[in-house]
Amino acid sequence: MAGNGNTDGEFSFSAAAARDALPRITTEKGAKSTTSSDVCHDDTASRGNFQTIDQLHSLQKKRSAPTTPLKEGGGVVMGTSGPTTPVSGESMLQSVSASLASLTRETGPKLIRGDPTSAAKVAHVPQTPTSVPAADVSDSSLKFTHVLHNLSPAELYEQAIKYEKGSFVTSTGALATLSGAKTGRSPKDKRVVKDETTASELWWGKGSPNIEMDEQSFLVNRERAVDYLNSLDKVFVNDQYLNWDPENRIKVRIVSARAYHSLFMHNMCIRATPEELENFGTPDFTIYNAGKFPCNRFTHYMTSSTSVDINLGRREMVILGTQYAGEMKKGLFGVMHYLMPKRKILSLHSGCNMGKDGDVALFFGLSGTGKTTLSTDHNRYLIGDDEHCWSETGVSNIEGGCYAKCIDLSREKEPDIWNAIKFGTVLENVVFDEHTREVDYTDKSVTENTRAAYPIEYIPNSKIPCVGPHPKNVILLACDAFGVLPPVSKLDLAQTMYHFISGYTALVAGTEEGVKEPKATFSACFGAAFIMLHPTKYAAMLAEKMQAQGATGWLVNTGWSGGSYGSGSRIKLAYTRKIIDAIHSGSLLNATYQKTEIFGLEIPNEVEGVPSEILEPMNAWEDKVAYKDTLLKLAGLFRNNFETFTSHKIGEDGKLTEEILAAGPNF
Ligand SMILES: Nc1ncnc2c1ncn2[C@@H]1O[C@H](COP(=O)(O)OP(=O)(O)O)[C@@H](O)[C@H]1O
Ligand SMILES: C=C(OP(=O)(O)O)C(=O)O
Ligand SMILES: [Ca+2]
Ligand SMILES: [Mn+2]
Repeated sequence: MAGNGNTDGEFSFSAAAARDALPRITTEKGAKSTTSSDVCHDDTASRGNFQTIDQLHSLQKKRSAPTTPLKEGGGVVMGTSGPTTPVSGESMLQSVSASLASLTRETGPKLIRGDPTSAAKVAHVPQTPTSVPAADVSDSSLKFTHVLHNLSPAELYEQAIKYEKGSFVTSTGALATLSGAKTGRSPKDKRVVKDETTASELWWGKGSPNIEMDEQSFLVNRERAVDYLNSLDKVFVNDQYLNWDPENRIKVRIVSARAYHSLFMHNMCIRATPEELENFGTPDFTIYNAGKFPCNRFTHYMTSSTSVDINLGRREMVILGTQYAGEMKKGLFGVMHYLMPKRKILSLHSGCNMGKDGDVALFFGLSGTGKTTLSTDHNRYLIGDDEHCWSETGVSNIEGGCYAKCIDLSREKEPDIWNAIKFGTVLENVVFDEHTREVDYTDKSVTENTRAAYPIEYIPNSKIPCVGPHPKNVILLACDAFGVLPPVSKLDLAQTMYHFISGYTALVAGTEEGVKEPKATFSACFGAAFIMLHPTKYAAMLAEKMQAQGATGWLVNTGWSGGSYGSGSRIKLAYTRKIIDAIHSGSLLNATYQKTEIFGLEIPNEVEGVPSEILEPMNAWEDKVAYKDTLLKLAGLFRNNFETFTSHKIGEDGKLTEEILAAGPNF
């Protein structure tokens, strides 16, 4: 409150105010504390228009833009008889009612805008006589479901904190949440509907992430999710966009049970302006996220209580039995991997940034290899950290936010990500001090996969709109826990394709359970879990685009050096950044190179700011015999993995295919 010395002249305490007398308040315009009279002025004149405490409270919340929810007087009921009160937002309720309609009963649910706890609003909802025959009347058709449509982050915070156990505000203002039993994705529980179209279009069988389900089983799961959502007092609905390329933008609707999920998608998808929302219309794709509500093991194709089901024909996705929010964003990514190639646009599991001079780099890599960390670069514009499209005109981010791993996050090493963890950011599964609410980023008690989801504009040098010209550098990231791949090598086109199709990394899982062997993972296109078509389809498009644009491929090992996990150590992030800097600046392109044995990789003799002795991995190993054994072991794993792809042609002529096969390890 204003005290002595307030020079605004609005309120001031009398300078003469003594301890034995209450300070006098003056509201005279321009009154100076030193010159104010000793008369106590009543402030009735400047008071707002309220006579009671309730009226005062009603003033606290200002009416917002037409599309903002939780508007007073929005008591519209949607159901069997349609809307009764024509107000703005009516078409939204109609549209959501259609989304949530049961496929086995005649009616859509009765929907009301707003929070069920604001009793007054519910009481004033006009009752609508139902036109459904008496036999069809059920308890579910009598109840209302409140729709919390595109709530703001502040409203979602309040919902989460009031109603979702495990929701807290951290010391920097982020919303800490728990994702429940699942703290990562469940790829084994992913199902894709196999119908006439998808049977021939998609990649099925060995190595494919697409495990089939039939339409009927999908509908059973869909109904299960819809019934669960309609049984709740309230559901959250997000209407948003995917893809910053305006010509290839996709409208998505996410229906979920938790404020945490709604805020997560608010951050991760592209946020619509009020005008866009007004004319949103029918979504192109809808997610029904029933979260903790499980699937039914008696349903055909179900092998656990979790199911993530994609139906491309119906343009729908159903989530049952997992609350891990990443399922939603990565599920939609899968959809883009189907829709975009149909339009001759390549979808990429990569980060992307751009230099001051407009040079664009892509960062491919499996989870935990550094896409988010390295694309977030203080000296470059961030286009996106995880999902992109490469079209005839250049690159575009699919998302509106970033999803950073935050285990061992430090302010010094990753200042931009650190500073993005503030009000509005969802912090998943982190541990914090119960009193100060300060997060301990080293704590793995809940999971190693702690995450922060924030809107991309929380990164100061993000490029909005998130689009850029054609890439100049294509960087393949591999976290090689065997420690035999060079920190950086320059690839020719065939090698780039070989490593893109292989999609290698070797993270060490469960480090807390003692020393474990590194485990090689091969995931085609550095994202097999999300691709829909055969990997060679994406690879052919990448080859064609890289060739046309003259882009250079690079392989960067963000993993171990001087030995495998256990004896060597992870390459310092600072060194990897120097390597990436040299790629961006063009200086590495002009360095002198030597070729490694077995993998035939071109490695530079020097990189500014990086000790030269680590550039050739063998030099960094003390035990040269162990190095050679490990190198051969990894080469064997690469060769075995690639066998599935040897019979597939890439591009028009078979020539590149042969070159790609020859670009693998030679021993
Ligand atoms: N040399 C390095 N290069 C990149 N990341 C590193 C390196 N050393 C350690 N890290 C850590 O590895 C993790 C990479 O994760 P992230 O960037 O989120 O991967 P992705 O986005 O590909 O899933 C981060 O926690 C980062 O701090
Ligand atoms: C969210 C994910 O992405 P990434 O680890 O690649 O950042 C994921 O794979 O679930
Ligand atoms: Ca990431
Ligand atoms: Mn990713």
